[in-house]
Amino acid sequence: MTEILTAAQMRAIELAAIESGEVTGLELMERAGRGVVDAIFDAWPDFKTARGPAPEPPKYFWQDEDAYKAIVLCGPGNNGGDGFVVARLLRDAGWVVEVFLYGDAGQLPPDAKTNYQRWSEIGAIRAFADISEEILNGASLTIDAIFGTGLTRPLPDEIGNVLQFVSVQANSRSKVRPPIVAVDVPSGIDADSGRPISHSVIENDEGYYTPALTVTFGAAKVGHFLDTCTSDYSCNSVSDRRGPSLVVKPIGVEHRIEVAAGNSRIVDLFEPDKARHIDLLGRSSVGLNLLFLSKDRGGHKFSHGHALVLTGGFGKTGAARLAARGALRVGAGLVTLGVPPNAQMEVASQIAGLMMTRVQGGEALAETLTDARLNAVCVGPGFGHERARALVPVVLSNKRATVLDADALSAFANAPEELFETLHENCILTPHKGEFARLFPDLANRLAEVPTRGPAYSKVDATREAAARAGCVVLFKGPDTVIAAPDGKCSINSAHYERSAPWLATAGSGDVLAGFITGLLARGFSAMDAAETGAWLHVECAIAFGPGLIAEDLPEILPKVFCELGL
Ligand SMILES: NC(=O)C1=CN([C@@H]2O[C@H](COP(=O)(O)OP(=O)(O)OC[C@H]3O[C@@H](n4cnc5c(N)ncnc54)[C@H](O)[C@@H]3O)[C@@H](O)[C@H]2O)[C@@H](O)CC1
Ligand SMILES: Nc1ncnc2c1ncn2[C@@H]1O[C@H](COP(=O)(O)OP(=O)(O)O)[C@@H](O)[C@H]1O
Ligand SMILES: [K+]
Repeated sequence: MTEILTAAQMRAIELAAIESGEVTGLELMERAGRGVVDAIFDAWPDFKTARGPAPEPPKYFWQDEDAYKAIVLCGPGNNGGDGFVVARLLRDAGWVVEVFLYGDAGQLPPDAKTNYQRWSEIGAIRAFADISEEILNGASLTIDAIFGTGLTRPLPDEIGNVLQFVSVQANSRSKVRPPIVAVDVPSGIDADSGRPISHSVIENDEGYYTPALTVTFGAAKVGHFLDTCTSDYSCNSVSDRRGPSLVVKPIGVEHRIEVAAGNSRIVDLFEPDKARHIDLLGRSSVGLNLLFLSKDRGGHKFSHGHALVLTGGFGKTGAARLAARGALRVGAGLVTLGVPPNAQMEVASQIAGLMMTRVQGGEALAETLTDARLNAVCVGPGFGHERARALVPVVLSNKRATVLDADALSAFANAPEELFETLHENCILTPHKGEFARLFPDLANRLAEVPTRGPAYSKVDATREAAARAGCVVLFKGPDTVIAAPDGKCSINSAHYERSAPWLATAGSGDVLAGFITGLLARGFSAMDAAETGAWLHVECAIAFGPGLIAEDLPEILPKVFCELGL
């Protein structure tokens, strides 16, 4: 897992590094600017072959029109300071650079002012009011260094209009489109929640302003993986095929991030109410207990657990069968489908490797659960509300490790408290957005409000509150799946940037996820570990399969994923 930081945490780390004397703010800014330029050249190698270092005027040996041109948009804080560094370094690399400043140069913070002055000695700085369509159109790149982690309020129209123009231009399929590179965070987006503080201004037909490349420093920010910060865009650039990229550039404070993350005594570096960490389940599986996915050589099927997946009635068993297949593939020793009599024929003809038992009502279920070897239960996929209202309490009173999905959640929309009272710490709720809103309407409403101030209420905040209220792990699905435990432990399973998995948006993929998690519970994973590992594997399966994925493919590609993990 990788540490991701809130804006307040990043500020505290940076401040501690400066106060200790190990680095100056100016040096950090230089490293940040250098990181942006390096990332640009990595993303677009052609840009690197500008025509050598800029010669001193007036002896240009190439015409300006042959050189690459960057528009650098600088804001009134240190993000703008980074922009001046980027402008200088691009110019050193032979680019023509036009710099625009929003705000009063006299009010810039000290390091930004120093870099403003350095740039002033070699280039012009104009006001945002001078930006025209013609200027923006002629660029190879637009650098957005307007606001970073310091954004606190809605964008002024002057900025919003420019961003709207460059984003519409970058999203347009019919024009020459200079890609946008965001310094640290796309301006207008809150670094903690990934949500736009200025909602209306930068909205356009094709979504929010999404840069081709975002370059951030030290560690990614939480908001990079949430909400609109991760929305897709189309751009006729190198990034076209691979979607938007996020690059984290080291600036020499990484050891502090590691120490702060790993040592609770240093946690007061972070704001007290933000002290709890958020982990990122990203491309690397570091930190996940994947070793436990191996099966010990001497084991037998019962030593890997026995999962019970309850199905709905006739014609409604497909979802539970998908979940059961997922549980089996992820390594549960045995998986039994609990089927009402009217669906027995349907299920019997369509399962291989799975077992079946008859479960009509609460009594039959209680009887089934007297078998202590059934150590994990999945309830909800294709289940029906009535059956859920009758059977969920029985499942929960038997205190098995339990995944509640789909109808097992929606059935309690009118009485969520009734459900919460019976949940226990070995439960996992796996709602998508609609199911989340049914169980936690107040939290969903808060999340739906347009934020007018930063830091904004985020999906991380909502999921943590939900887990605390429910008293169990909550896995809030989406491209930005957030998993939280009642004690505040939290992670984001990212399906973005190099890990994007849009083909997961297919009917039944959530059922397979519920099955993966149930299988892991059966194998003895704790609720949080099972949720994190299951969600991580789910995205890995989608990536391994690629386009054309349907839910049935997910369990079947799991052996390949396991194989690549070296199990
Ligand atoms: N934290 C770090 O480790 C580093 C930070 N650096 C840069 O510094 C940035 C943070 O700098 P700052 O804290 O100065 O913040 P910003 O540069 O993001 O912006 C803060 C300034 O903008 C104003 N402001 C905020 N929202 C506004 C709005 N909607 N309209 C008008 N004005 C608004 C604030 O009052 C303040 O003056 C980072 O994003 C990063 O780019 C880098 O220079 C080096 C390392
Ligand atoms: N665009 C996307 N990118 C990555 N994962 C996605 C995307 N859309 C949905 N998912 C994932 O796919 C699954 C869909 O689950 P769910 O909404 O319950 O669908 P269903 O009920 O059809 O199974 C969830 O795990 C969700 O996180
Ligand atoms: K920015």
